[in-house]
Amino acid sequence: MSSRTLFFVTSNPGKLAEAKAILSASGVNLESKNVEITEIQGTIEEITRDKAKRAAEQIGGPVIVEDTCLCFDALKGLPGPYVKHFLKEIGTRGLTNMLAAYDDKTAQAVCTFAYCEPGSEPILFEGRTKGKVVRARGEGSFGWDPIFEYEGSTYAEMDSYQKNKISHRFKALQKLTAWLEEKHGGGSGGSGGSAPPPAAPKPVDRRNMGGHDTSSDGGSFFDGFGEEVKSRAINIAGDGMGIRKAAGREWQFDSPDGGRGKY
Ligand SMILES: O=c1nc[nH]c2c1ncn2[C@H]1C[C@H](O)[C@@H](COP(=O)(O)OP(=O)(O)OP(=O)(O)O)O1
Ligand SMILES: [Mg+2]
Repeated sequence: MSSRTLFFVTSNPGKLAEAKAILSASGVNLESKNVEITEIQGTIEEITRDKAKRAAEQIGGPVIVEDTCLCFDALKGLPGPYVKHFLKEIGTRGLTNMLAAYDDKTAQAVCTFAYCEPGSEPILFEGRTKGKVVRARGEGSFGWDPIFEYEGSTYAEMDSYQKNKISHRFKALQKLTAWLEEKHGGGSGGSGGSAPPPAAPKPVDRRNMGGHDTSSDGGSFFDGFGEEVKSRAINIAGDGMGIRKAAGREWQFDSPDGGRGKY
């Protein structure tokens, strides 16, 4: 079965690795382009729409992009789409401390994918997972995974299989694949086959996500990102986490608040 190929424009290899794992069972194949698109200020939807239009123009063809938010209920949804900047400046410890004055520690992880063809309006698919913000726990994670707890475990304490079954990203991609199925009647780009929603992502060893694509073509995960990124060993979270060393296929990092992890 040939599969439908989508072009995912993102500067974040963690997002790409998760999306690939989630979509692996759906007949959707992701190609990637490591471009950091200028992001405006605004609502989640406004930011994602604008990002998608810029990406489609830049690539000159249909693309998907996504924007990820971490919304604290006590702070009326902040930091929301600006979490990247907060994480960079104050780390996961700082983010947890922002809620010290509030009893309500609940938060929502929100992922908004957009499909966009040049010159057309983007179509959005939102996934939302409700949890709470805790002191950092768990290793082998990216971004704010160590401080986002869902049903007793932080994202960082889950293996990729567990996270990809309940995550904001999984829920958004379920909607995207259902829409593709409806639009094209299959996952094959018109040449047969079908793309069932990504109901059962296969287990992936998250320690390998940064350095190696476990897909059958045997290519490197970083192939889509080019030499420059491979050699810089990309900042997995994109957020001031210094990559300490690359041991084989494992990327290790020190986070700004002293935490350590592998990716
Ligand atoms: O599942 C996740 N678990 C923990 N942290 C996460 C996750 N997903 C994104 N993140 C982080 C990355 C960035 O600090 C911020 C989103 O910012 P956001 O602009 O959407 O991502 P980005 O700039 O790294 O990549 P992109 O080039 O696709 O915009 O939250
Ligand atoms: Mg971004």
